[in-house]
Parts: sequence; structure tokens; C-alpha cells
Amino acid sequence: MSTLVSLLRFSYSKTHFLRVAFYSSQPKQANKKNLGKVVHVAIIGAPNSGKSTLINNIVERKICAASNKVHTTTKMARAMYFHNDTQIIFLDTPGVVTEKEQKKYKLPESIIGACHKSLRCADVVGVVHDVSNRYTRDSLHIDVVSLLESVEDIPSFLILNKVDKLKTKTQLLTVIRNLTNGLIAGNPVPGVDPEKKKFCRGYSKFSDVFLVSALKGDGVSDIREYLISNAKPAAFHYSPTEWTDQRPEALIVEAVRAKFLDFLSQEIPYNIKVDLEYYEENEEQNKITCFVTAECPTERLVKLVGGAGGGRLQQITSHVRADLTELFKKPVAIDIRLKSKTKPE
Ligand SMILES: Nc1nc2c(ncn2[C@@H]2O[C@H](COP(=O)(O)OP(=O)(O)OP(=O)(O)O)[C@@H](O)[C@H]2O)c(=O)[nH]1
Repeated sequence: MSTLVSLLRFSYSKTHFLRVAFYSSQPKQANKKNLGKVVHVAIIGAPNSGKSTLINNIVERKICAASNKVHTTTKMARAMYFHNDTQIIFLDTPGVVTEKEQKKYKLPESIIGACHKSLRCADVVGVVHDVSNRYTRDSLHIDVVSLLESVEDIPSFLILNKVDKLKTKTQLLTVIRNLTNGLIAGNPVPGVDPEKKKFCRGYSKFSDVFLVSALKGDGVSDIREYLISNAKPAAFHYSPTEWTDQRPEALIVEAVRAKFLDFLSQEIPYNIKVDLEYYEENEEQNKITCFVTAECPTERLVKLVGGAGGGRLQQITSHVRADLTELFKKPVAIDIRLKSKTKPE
């Protein structure tokens, strides 16, 4: 795989612009004297393409909630990675959706605008594209292309993800040709396909293409090295001990939501409201204790979500506990209780 990756990469010749980062809120412990190299990377792409999984793999910590269902990420979150004097600040974003889709599927409003917000903060944009889906692998989502066109001065690179799911790698050259409008591996192909309203062919200004499996980690170190080499001298925006801008309370809620999405079918998990009722970090004992409630629309769903004898809830809780222990690097005692929005039927 690594040979294929290096063969298919081509060198980046344009100048990287260092943009002044715009933040809606100030970083907690910005250390203006601490000079190093910094790069802000917005990661965008279609829902479920593997954006959060990729960031987690690069930063070596499960900061961004990921699941097997679409729209696990509903707002922008930062994940930081330090290497010697370099700070990479990832901006994880929800999968691109149109306003119509947001309303139709009753998605949080934060989904709309999160990508634009991330692009305002970015020095470079990484587009994650799922090559395992044969219906969409040859075209970029038209909203992704619109976003890229709205910030043409920011360099962008293409990440072809889930290559582990392909039986043969031969079709990858065609995919690359199509997604880069023939810039790489072939003759130019027409830009927009007017017949397909949602998808267009590709984008011709990608500076690099990476082939990765975010899940298995194949090719991921190439992206890390590429970003480190593109960081520019600047004061650190976060101290080396900070690995996200998210509060622990929010990380816990997102981790629980993600596991409900993984374990439950169809629409059920999207209708569960997760709330953190209690949170305590005991520094002496180096331990976190928390209590979460998950409100289901009906009593019938409480039973269904809990599973026979509460077995499924126990399974979900133990997976959440393992993820949070890995995330915070300390033991996490968590209790999840189900409750119903309506009275028992
Ligand atoms: N086989 C395989 N699965 C992957 C890979 N990367 C991600 N996945 C899976 O794809 C699913 C979606 O991954 P996420 O990281 O949540 O995707 P996302 O783009 O952040 O999703 P949204 O929240 O909808 O924007 C999860 O089940 C991942 O395990 C990969 O390289 N190979």
C-alpha cells in the first residue's frame, strides 16, 4: 500500500498561505511566547466518509465521536496533535448537508454552517472521500465542491478513505482521475455533470492525493508528515497539554451518543436525548465519575434500547467506559440510565 500511496502522490508546488486564524472564542491557554510551527486543518466531506475516524487515528486519541451511522458529528470540534515544535489543529466538521436535508431529517442547526466556520479558521483543507461506496466513489458531493470553490485561496488535498474495503485497487486510478478532473492519472474530464444534481465530477485544484484506511491506519502517517511539513512559524494556539477545545462533559455526551448510534438500528438512536447529570473529576484518585441519562420517546423504546434483562445497555455502557478511559487516559466510572419522555404505556 505505501508504494501505491507514494506513487500516486504528486508534489505540491503552490505557496501555502498562512492565514490569521479566526476563533469564535479564545483558546483557553494560548501561550503567545511559545513559538513553534502551527497548521489549522479543516477536515470536510460527505456524511460517514470517515472524517472523525481519520482525525482520531492521526492524533492517536478518540477525541471525535465516530459511529457506523451518518451525522454522528453535529458541530465543529478541534483536536490537537503535537510533534516536537509543531502543532496540528484539526477542525472536525459534520458531513455536508443541504438546508433541505437538515430540515427533513430534523438535524441540529449547528450542522449547517459548521463547515463554513471551519474553513474560516483553516490554513489547509482535507477532503475525505469514501471509495468503498460504488455509487458515489466517482463523484464529489456538489456541496463539497462549492465549499472548496468558496475558499480557492486555501490549499486543499484529497483523502481517499476506506481503501481496505476495495477488493482490487485498480479502479483507484479512475477514481483519482475523476475526482481531480483528470489532473492526475489521466486526461481532463468535464467538470460538472448537469444530469446529476447532487454530485459533480471533481475539483481540479487539489494539491495532493492520499490513499488511506483511517480505520486500519494505512497511509495515515503520510498525512501527518505532510501536515507537519506544511506548518508555518507561529505562536502555539494551545498548550502542549491540551488535546481538544471540547469540555470533558461534552466529550462524554458525544461518546454515549456515538455508541447508541453504533448499537441501535435505523432512526431509533437519533431520537434519544443524552444528558450528563453528574460529573466529577477526582484528581487525588486520578479518576472520573459520571452519570448520564438517555431519554427515549416512549416506554416501549426504553425496553427495546435496554435489551433483554438490560443486556444491551450494559454492553453499550461497557463500550462507552472503554472509549472514555482511552480518551481521558484514566479510569472512568459511568452509569447510563434510560428514561421515557412519556409515562409508561
Ligand atoms: N472499513 C473502513 N471503515 C471505515 C474507515 N474509516 C472510517 N470507517 C467507518 O466508517 C464509519 C463512519 O466513520 P466516521 O468517522 O464516523 O465518519 P464521519 O465522516 O465522521 O461521519 P459523520 O459524523 O456522518 O460526518 C464508522 O463505522 C467507521 O468505523 C476505513 O478506512 N475503513
